[in-house]
Amino acid sequence: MKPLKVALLGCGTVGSAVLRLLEEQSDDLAARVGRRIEVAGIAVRRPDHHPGVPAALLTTDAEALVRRDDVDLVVEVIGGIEPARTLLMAAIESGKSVVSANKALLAEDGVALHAAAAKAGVDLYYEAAVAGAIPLLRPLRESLAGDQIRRVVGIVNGTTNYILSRMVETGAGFGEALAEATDLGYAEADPTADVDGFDAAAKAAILASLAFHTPVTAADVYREGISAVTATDVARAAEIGCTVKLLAICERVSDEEGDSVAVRVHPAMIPTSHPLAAVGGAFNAVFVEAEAAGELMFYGQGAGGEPTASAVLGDLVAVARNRLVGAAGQGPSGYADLPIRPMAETPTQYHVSLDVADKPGVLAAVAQEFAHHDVSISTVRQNGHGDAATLVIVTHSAPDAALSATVAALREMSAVREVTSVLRVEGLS
Ligand SMILES: NC(=O)C1=CN([C@@H]2O[C@H](COP(=O)(O)OP(=O)(O)OC[C@H]3O[C@@H](n4cnc5c(N)ncnc54)[C@H](O)[C@@H]3O)[C@@H](O)[C@H]2O)C=CC1
Ligand SMILES: N[C@@H](CC=O)C(=O)O
Ligand code: NA
Repeated sequence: MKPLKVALLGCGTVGSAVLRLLEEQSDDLAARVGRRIEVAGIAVRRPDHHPGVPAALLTTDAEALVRRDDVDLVVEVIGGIEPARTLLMAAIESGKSVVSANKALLAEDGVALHAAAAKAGVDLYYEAAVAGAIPLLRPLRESLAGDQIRRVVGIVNGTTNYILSRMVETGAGFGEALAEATDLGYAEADPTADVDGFDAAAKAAILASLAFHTPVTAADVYREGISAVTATDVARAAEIGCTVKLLAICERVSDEEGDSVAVRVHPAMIPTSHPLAAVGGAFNAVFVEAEAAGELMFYGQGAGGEPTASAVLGDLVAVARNRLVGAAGQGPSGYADLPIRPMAETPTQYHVSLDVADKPGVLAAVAQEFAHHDVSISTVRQNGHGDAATLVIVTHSAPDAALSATVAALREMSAVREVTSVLRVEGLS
């Protein structure tokens, strides 16, 4: 029987792991698929940088490779928008099913790519694009397709979770921890995508699209990264029994104005008793809250060559099986077109720490500023006296715009020497 031929686009951290596992597990994969899977060619930028790879397989002409008649399936692990988009479109239009790990592209152009795949009758699978090895997209798209998902919240970026874990656990500096994450193969080619939250925002957009059956792009996601998280934030979090995590939060909001979707990525203090607080290193974890199913938690390795390659190969087996029966799997059902709720209107909770003058009336004046913005205070604590006096305030939930306006006003108060820490809080009752 003729083998199924795969074009591999990119041979970096993930691509080289995919290639290795394809070789090591070729007999098992053949048994599971019902046909051998062989690599037809590997598109790379610099053939001389891949000494262990058979030279005959290497090419710098990725587009010619995807269009070759003997290629049945395409695996894209180049990353970025272009040339990945052009290559995926070329593959789809020439009738080839595609497996990709490219969240940046799927979060920007997923609708067009899915439309092209549906038109061509081929598969577009990308389990590796969100939360690495963790089976998450297929459960959302298939297993939970009969339920109503209300909320998806999790840690979806391994690099920033690794950095925050190292800062909290060992006091490592930001730069040192980022260098380690890069060496371990967790970071994006440009690690600012991780640090500034772009990678998590792309993943959040993909999760929200699948969970709520509505198109959401990365541009719809409110985004803050971890570069502004300070040692003071980490210390203040510990004082109230919390730790700091970069969270992706996708919510379907139903109110008198109808249904909408709120999607945000930002650092937050979460209680150390919260299951997400225990997620360390490059691990990811995602909670899904569905009406009938209740709470589900998905946990595992969110980054790294081999874990990501596991998800790529799982997709490859699925699309290969579909190809052999002459069918394409069901794509996402994006039938709803829900508006995006602006971050300003999204209810959040803040932790604010202030250095203040320790004199009569200061606490009242600070409390007055919160009241003026219609923000209710949950707890207030004073640490120290005199020049060392610090006020630590945790609010109740309020529209994010009211909370940020309160902080801006506090910064202008003469009694407030410095606003030393401001972070949102999640999961604190
Ligand atoms: N590293 C990880 O832990 C994970 C990565 N991903 C995604 O997987 C994809 C690949 O990531 P990595 O392997 O980490 O990146 P990488 O930077 O290690 O590898 C990408 C490879 O593609 C090559 N390349 C770039 N442009 C090319 C072109 N025009 N033609 C041929 N080759 C080209 C680069 O030279 C490089 O070797 C990205 O979309 C990334 O977001 C997804 C989940 C986890
Ligand atoms: N850079 C990403 C890789 C996986 O998606 C991360 O750190 O999570
Ligand atoms: Na995954």
